[in-house]
Amino acid sequence: MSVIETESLTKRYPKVTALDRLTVDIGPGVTGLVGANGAGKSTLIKILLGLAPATEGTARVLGKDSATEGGAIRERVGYMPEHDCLPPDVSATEFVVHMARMSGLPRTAARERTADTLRHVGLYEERYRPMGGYSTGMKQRVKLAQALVHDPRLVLLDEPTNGLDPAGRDEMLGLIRRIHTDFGISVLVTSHLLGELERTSDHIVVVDGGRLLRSQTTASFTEATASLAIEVTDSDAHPDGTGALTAALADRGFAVTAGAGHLVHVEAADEAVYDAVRDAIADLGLGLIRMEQRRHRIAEVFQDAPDAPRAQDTPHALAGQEAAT
Ligand SMILES: Nc1ncnc2c1ncn2[C@@H]1O[C@H](COP(=O)(O)OP(=O)(O)OP(=O)(O)O)[C@@H](O)[C@H]1O
Repeated sequence: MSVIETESLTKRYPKVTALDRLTVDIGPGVTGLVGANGAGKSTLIKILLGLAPATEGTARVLGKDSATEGGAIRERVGYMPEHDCLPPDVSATEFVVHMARMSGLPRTAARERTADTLRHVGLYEERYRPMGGYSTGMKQRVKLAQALVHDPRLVLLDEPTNGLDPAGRDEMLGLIRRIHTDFGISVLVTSHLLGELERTSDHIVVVDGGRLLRSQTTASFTEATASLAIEVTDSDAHPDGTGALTAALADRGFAVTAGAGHLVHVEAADEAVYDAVRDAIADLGLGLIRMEQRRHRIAEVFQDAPDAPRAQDTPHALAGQEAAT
């Protein structure tokens, strides 16, 4: 069943087309929505929530039309906005209780759910202090808690790792994963960092300039291009065992590249490659130190793809490793 479905969704602002005929079908689980800054991610979220009208096309969330049933969608969906929007002079507890009450929870239930949710996101004693004194990581956790407090079926998280240091980012990504595994809530999480979503998401949607570039399972991004990493010993006959194996496999018609250290990477299109590696090593009289499957990182898949985002359109961040801005 679709959780989010868009059909030719287009949003034109006077000077820019933020979404350009975007058609995408997203099922349950954790979905990463990846795109460079300005790719249209926040615009999509606002349309899905019924907070901004589309220029053309349709969007359905949990089966409801975002153009006409925004209220019903917001009852069932949690939203974590990108920017800092927390009132500085109230505590996390007061704020999240207020948001729970706004979502229709009775007073006692709102208090109980707030305590549970703040504990879940890792806020303890601090939750009674005014939020103005919180670190970025704590603020992000409160924003996440208010998105979860009314027990939604889906949460839309806009750049939840923004401004976090690497450790904070890892913790946030772990929390996001658990939203689905512990509570069964589906998640759409946006990022301009392709690399960070591959561990967290079941499915990845990539947008560029408001258009859909890719939509597929995270596993299929990486599995289809799995390779073997092999390390061998040298021998008297072959003082450069790595070089000899590379040449022997290339002779047998395999795509071979040099990996880090003395690793040889071979594209593993099918199982025949295992036999070929075994035979090549035996023929050369080398020792096999290790042979392991190596999944490509999504960013590498993109570098090789003919329709990969062009470098000038795509801030280097899309390749995945830089600190969030
Ligand atoms: N209210 C608006 N009025 C005019 N242009 C807008 C408005 N909101 C967004 N845009 C433009 O639409 C494009 C897409 O913006 P959007 O915020 O959806 O991108 P994004 O992928 O979320 O990027 P970011 O991570 O930087 O927020 C950008 O060029 C942006 O400048």
